[in-house]
Amino acid sequence: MSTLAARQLVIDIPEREDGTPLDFTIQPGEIWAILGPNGAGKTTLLHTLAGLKAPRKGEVALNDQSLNQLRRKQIAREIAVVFQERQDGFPATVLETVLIGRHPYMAPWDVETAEDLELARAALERTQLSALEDRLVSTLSGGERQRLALATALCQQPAIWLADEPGNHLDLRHQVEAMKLFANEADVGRAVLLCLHDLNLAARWCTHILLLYPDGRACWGAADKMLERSALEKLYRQQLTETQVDGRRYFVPATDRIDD
Ligand SMILES: Nc1ncnc2c1ncn2[C@@H]1O[C@H](COP(=O)(O)OP(=O)(O)OP(=O)(O)O)[C@@H](O)[C@H]1O
Repeated sequence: MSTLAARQLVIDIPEREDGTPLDFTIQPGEIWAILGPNGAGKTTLLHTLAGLKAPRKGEVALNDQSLNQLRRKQIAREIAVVFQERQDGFPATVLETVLIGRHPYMAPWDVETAEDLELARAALERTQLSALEDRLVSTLSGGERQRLALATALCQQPAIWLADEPGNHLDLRHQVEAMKLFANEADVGRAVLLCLHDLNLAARWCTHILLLYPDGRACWGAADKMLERSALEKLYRQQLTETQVDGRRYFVPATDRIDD
């Protein structure tokens, strides 16, 4: 069980005012969504929380310890990052790729154990990729690659998930499967933070929401309080229609845009 905290954190976006210093803790069992328009800084925030990008001010703490004091391998045993885009390195199969998730637990010249293989195969099964384990990654479809990224993170057995647009390239069913995977992870005490463009996935699955504005202002809190139509309309500068299905709120874009 681990926590990840932003402490008076200002992310470093060139030529932008500091905005609102971010101060929150993601607890085990919580699923946070970062929502905001293109360019608001969602990816920059996710990379900063992962320790991959230095903040302008403040710090990120993993279990109350500043990320600056931790070695990358220690961080990688706790935090998995699913990137928005990825490039093929050298030619590798699906199984070889998912096994990369075990690297934080291995010494440089170690080979994977039978247990590592078992974890890798379980991750492939959970992302419906078992049949593709011998395929070269370069031959996969966009959605299959996205599921492979989720499988690799799963194989890492992280306490904290940071995933940037995890629904990218996924069809509707696989989007739901991915959100169920995060919900299962949260149920067993993992903490999850997702950058999302889909308000309805956030409304359906997330416990907490952080709204990030392009000028650096931000607010955050429990999902039911943050998902207010007027606040979301201001965030996206887009009119929304709110509806309810099975007692849950959903948002659909109306035809009008909110002009400056
Ligand atoms: N190296 C850089 N130099 C200048 N500006 C940068 C640099 N890196 C990022 N930015 C800018 O920082 C802002 C935030 O980018 P970021 O990718 O974090 O946004 P985002 O909210 O994830 O956007 P999207 O929804 O389009 O993925 C953007 O305006 C981007 O152009």
